[in-house]
This record gives sequence, C-alpha cells and structure tokens, in this order.
Amino acid sequence: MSATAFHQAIGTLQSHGYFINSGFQQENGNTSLQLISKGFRVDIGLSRRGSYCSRERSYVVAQASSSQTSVFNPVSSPSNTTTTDSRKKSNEAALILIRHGESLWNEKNLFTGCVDVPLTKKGVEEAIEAGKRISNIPVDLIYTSALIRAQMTAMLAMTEHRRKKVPIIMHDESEQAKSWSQIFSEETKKQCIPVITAWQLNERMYGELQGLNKQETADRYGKEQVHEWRRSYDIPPPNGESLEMCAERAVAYFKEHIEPQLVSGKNVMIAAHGNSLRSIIMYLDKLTSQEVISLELSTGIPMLYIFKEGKFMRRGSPVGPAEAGVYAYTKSLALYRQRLDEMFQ
Ligand SMILES: O=C(O)[C@@H](CO)OP(=O)(O)O
Repeated sequence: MSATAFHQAIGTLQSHGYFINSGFQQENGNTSLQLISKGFRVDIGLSRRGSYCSRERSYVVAQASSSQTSVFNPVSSPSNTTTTDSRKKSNEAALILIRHGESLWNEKNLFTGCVDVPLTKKGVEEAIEAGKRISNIPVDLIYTSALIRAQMTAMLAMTEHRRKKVPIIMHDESEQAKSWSQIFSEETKKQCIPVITAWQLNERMYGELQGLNKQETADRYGKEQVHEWRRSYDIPPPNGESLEMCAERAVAYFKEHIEPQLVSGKNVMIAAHGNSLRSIIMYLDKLTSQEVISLELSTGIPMLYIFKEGKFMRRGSPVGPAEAGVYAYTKSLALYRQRLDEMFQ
C-alpha cells in the first residue's frame, strides 16, 4: 500500500466515525496508528517501503465494520506483556474522578468558578493523599481541566503512583507546540501517561459571583437564593452557568472523548472541579435533577468507577493503598496490584 492509499484508508475510517486513539512514528520510519469507534479497534501501519508493517493488520481494515476486535486491556500493563488471551478476556476499565485539592480561594471562602487559582499547602497535601489512595489502580490516560488547581492535583497524585509512569501534558494547541513536544524514544513513551487538558472540564463559570465571599453573598441575597445558585440544576448564578449549562459541555466532552477510551479498555483518571464532576457523576449514576442538589464533593477525595459492558459501577473511594476491598472489586484490579507487588517488592 502506498502512503497515499494509507492516508486515504485513515480518511475513510474517520468518515465512518473512527478517531485516532494513538499513533506514533518509529525510529525506523514506520508509522503505526490505532483508530477506535464504539468498541471497534483498527490497527494500521505503514513501513518505509510502503506496505503494512504488521502481519495481521492489512486485513483488519477490511474487517473493521463487520467484526469486533479484541479490546486492549491495559489493566495488565505493569509488565507490558499483554497476551492475546488476556486482551480477549476483559474489556473493563477503571475510571477515577478527583476533585482538586483545596485552593487559595476555597480557603478564603470565595466563589472561584473559572478564575485560575492554585492550591494551598493543604490542597497539595490532599492531592498527595489522594495519590496514595489510588496508587495501586491502573492509570493509562489523564484528563484535567484547563485550570491549574486540577492540573496540580493530577500531577501531585501521580507522584504517589507505584507504577512510576511520568504524566506528560499534551500540547496540541498548535502544530508547532505539538511538534516541539515530541518524544523520540518508544521506550520512554511507554513509561509516560498522556495528560489531556480540556476547558470543557473547567469549573462552572460563576458569573458575577466570581471573587465574592460566599458568606457575605448569603448575608446579602439570603441563604436560600445562594443555595439555589450553588446547588440547583437549572438556575444559573447572575450571568454565570447553571449546572445544566456546565453539563452541556462537560458531559458532552466526557461522552465524546473519554467514554471511547474506557470502551477501548483504557484506565482513565479525571482531575476536575466540584460542579463539572457533579454533572459527570449525575450522568454516570443517572441522578435526577432533584437528586443532584444534595451531591457534594469534598476536595481531594478520589472516587472509583468500574466501566464494564457499557455500564458504570460506582465503587466509592479507595480508603488507602493497603485497602484490600478495592482490589477485590475486579479480577483485573487484583491482578494489576499483584503485578505491582511483584515488580516493586
Ligand atoms: O467557588 C466555586 O467555584 C465552587 C467550588 O469551590 O463553589 P461551590 O461550592 O459553590 O460549587
């Protein structure tokens, strides 16, 4: 296959709803791409000589629309020796949600919204503590908002992870940013976790409340009014976003970008905010607009979901790195943990 035909094949797959999940150029000049769509995965490769570089891959493209390929199971990734058998057995994935640690404006009790405020020292400690709780849970991909408090939380949490992979922020804002942040070692790439930042996961935009003191605002407008602005589903604060408006971008982003990764078996961590996460949890737990009113998230507490057979199962918050219960949730998590124990004993 020529390079032109290779690119045409990618275009055809994209026009059928496939998107590029991962791709890399090897040092020998070969290109390898993985495209996924609703549980189907296609791997294609182009070698310098213009033909597919993998034994099986040339026919996978033709079969893509009629057969479901096995889903890669990164749960077994500690040893990087995933066998075809273990891939076939499982298509589950872990999803970790973390609200950022305490910010300087949380400490001062100010409405923050989309103002980009960093963590306090306590927030830093909370993020590290959160990292300890999830240190035995596989993470292949991290999503954060565009705000520093969520990004700090994700990075600090990963310093505690036993797998010791390096979280790397993806810079796709321009071709130059993309090209200047390339990594040229496949081995190094395997030891990295891509961190994708998305403004859609930002805190709800709090409008004219941003920067105001929460207590003073309640004294001025009344406790009920302020509670309605803060916790109701569809009543926006003055010139700000309601939870419903926040959900329109955050849940849409989750469905379009994050869910396909879970479907393909990738274990995902999302570090975001009180309200962007409330909207996502409302979707995951199928909460009504009444039920979501009483949903409160603490800073720096990770929540674990297992995604299996198209369903999200809430598993609560891992209490500590030694908590046996969490790892008994699924065989894959237990196996992942066992492999970490073997690798790092
Ligand atoms: O100020 C904010 O941005 C949020 C989160 O801290 O406040 P609230 O508790 O009202 O959702």
